[in-house]
Amino acid sequence: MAAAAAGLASIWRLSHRLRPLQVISFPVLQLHMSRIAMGGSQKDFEMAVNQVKRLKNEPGNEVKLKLYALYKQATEGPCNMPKPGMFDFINKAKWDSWNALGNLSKETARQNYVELVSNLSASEPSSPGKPGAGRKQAGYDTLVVTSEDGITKIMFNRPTKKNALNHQMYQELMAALEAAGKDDSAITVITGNGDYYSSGNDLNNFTDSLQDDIEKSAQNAAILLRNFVGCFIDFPKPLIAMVNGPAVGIPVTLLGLFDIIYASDRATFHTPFSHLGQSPEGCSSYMFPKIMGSAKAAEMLIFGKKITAKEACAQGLVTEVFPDSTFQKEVWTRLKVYAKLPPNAMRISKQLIRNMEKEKLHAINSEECRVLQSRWQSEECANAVMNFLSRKAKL
Ligand SMILES: CCCC/C=C/CC(=O)SCCNC(=O)CCNC(=O)[C@H](O)C(C)(C)COP(=O)(O)OP(=O)(O)OC[C@H]1O[C@@H](n2cnc3c(N)ncnc32)[C@H](O)[C@@H]1OP(=O)(O)O
Repeated sequence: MAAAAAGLASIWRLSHRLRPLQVISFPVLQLHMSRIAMGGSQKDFEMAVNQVKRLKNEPGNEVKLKLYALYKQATEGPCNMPKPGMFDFINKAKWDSWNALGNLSKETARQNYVELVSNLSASEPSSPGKPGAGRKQAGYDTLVVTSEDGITKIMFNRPTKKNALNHQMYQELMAALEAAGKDDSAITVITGNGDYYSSGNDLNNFTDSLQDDIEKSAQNAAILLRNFVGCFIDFPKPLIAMVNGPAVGIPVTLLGLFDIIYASDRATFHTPFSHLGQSPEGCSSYMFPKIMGSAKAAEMLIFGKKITAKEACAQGLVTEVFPDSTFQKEVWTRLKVYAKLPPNAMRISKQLIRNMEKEKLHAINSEECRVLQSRWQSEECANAVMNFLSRKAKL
């Protein structure tokens, strides 16, 4: 995990140790970006290097490696580093990427770098004036939170990353749940934007947050997770999951703490903890056996069996499955009717159902986090994460 501590995040930092940002007005920048799309002078290159630091969309490790390699080739020429050892995953990935450029000239590398940055800038979101933006609650980058018809909807909004939960998303979800618990809506709905409900914990969290002190990082992550799951245990109103597509990891385990789960028939439910060298969280070590029986829960939580929406419904994890083509229409129609029921009665009924076990659930949550804290420091976990980040393995 020492290699992970250095982190793929460091590719980013190492490749961009550069001069302070130049201030460029937007029209000048636009003009500039159309110019740099065509050329690759030293000045264009320097501006592109600065532009990279302003990108709002995280480009992903593959693109970061490409940027790193082109930057090194443009500034130093062909790869001149000794090849890192096979277990030095991060430096090996960087070396491979740079070395793959062979004898590409500095000038062509500069030009390719400029073009790549130009393409990345072109796909950045143009923030103001999007339709429907007026109803969006402010203050969230990784979520879209809206309130209407007595329903607060919290939507995971990192579709290009399959709605993986990065640190910011954990924080924003806690804030959104805190606010939804107190607002005047009757029910709260969580769903995902794009083809996935959510692919679970963002595995880059492991490299982004790890400083030199891995024990401290694991401890901080355990505190974050305990607080995060605690918000679901304590949520005071009916909480509904609209599982619009595949779900992996923590968004699945949390479902035991929801009151209703509606799923599209495209949804799948996957908790590959053993594959990742990890262990269950979200109170699933207690709720899943309780909901589906210990044998079915073991298949999911120990052996990582992926189940379909239909199977999840048969096992009691999902309330009802809808054809994907009518999922949104049917579910929202139904929820709008539910949201008109007397809100206090619904809240009190939910609390009657859940409160008896709250204390127990908090204890289970603490224990799961304690175990995970140690799992995150294991070699099994480090290898699984590095395999994903270095593109050697997906689920
Ligand atoms: C601090 C609290 C910790 C709580 C712990 C929770 C435990 C868990 O949640 S365990 C579950 C962790 N999740 C995974 O292991 C999923 C990893 N992702 C995948 O295996 C695949 O991405 C996929 C099967 C979900 C989808 O594969 P597909 O081929 O359709 O798409 P991709 O090209 O792989 O993904 C697009 C894009 O999204 C990035 N991405 C997807 N999932 C994650 C993730 N969990 N973490 C980080 N990044 C993820 C993927 O890298 C791609 O990014 P780029 O376009 O930049 O390459």
